[in-house]
Amino acid sequence: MIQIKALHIAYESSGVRTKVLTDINLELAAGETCAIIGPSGCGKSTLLKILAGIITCFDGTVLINGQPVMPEQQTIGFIPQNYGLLPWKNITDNIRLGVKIKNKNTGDCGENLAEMVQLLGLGGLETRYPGELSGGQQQRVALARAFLLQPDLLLMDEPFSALDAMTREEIQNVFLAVWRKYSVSTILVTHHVEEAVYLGRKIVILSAAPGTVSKVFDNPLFGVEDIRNRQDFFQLCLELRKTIKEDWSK
Ligand SMILES: Nc1ncnc2c1ncn2[C@@H]1O[C@H](COP(=O)(O)OP(=O)(O)OP(=O)(O)O)[C@@H](O)[C@H]1O
Repeated sequence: MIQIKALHIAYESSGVRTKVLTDINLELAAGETCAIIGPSGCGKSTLLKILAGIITCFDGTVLINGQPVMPEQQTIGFIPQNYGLLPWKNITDNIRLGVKIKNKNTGDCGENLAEMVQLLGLGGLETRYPGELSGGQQQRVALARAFLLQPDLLLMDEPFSALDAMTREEIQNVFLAVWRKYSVSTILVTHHVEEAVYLGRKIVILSAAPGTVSKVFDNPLFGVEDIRNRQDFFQLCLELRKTIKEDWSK
């Protein structure tokens, strides 16, 4: 379970202190997905960096399975916007990099790695380098690396934003298929309402800066078969868009 209580953070730059997130309260049950939508600059990436243990200077409480964020003791997967692949390592080495760093071992993940390669449709690409892959394939590699870690928490910062619409849908399906298999607690930041409704069991709307939680929806359509072709999917997206417009224009 992920618990965020009374989280506040401000950045100081040139002697000026600017509030970025204020009084964030949020809970995510183990194995759930949560999509976060918020206007540019409201602190979404900052929130992910706090959950990843990259930013440690904040007020409030952030707990992963009852413990404060401690990346050495917990396993936290983080997929940045640019996928975070190392261009000089081939696909196999990129996929096992996370496990190698985490376990400080040789990263020999044997069967698990082979299974992940198959699950993510990367068979035949193992010896290529990231620069020899399409954006969608690179995203699959980033997902394979994150899921191979079997993290306590997976964080994704606008993971599919650089992909064209069709590839994005395809990778979203791949993500859900792998997520179903491993049930990893996942928080993703997105600017796309449809993506939030497709991938988030919980949908959180943050207000304009300083960001705070303005609404939390339990998504009734999460995981529903053929959701994208349903009338109620369009209806929910419309309602969310309306709520967001009203909220962000306050
Ligand atoms: N290291 C830093 N020092 C000072 N200010 C920062 C720092 N990092 C981010 N900020 C500021 O904090 C605010 C929130 O940034 P953040 O990247 O978390 O927003 P965001 O919601 O992810 O934005 P976007 O949707 O545009 O990616 C912004 O105004 C940004 O300029």
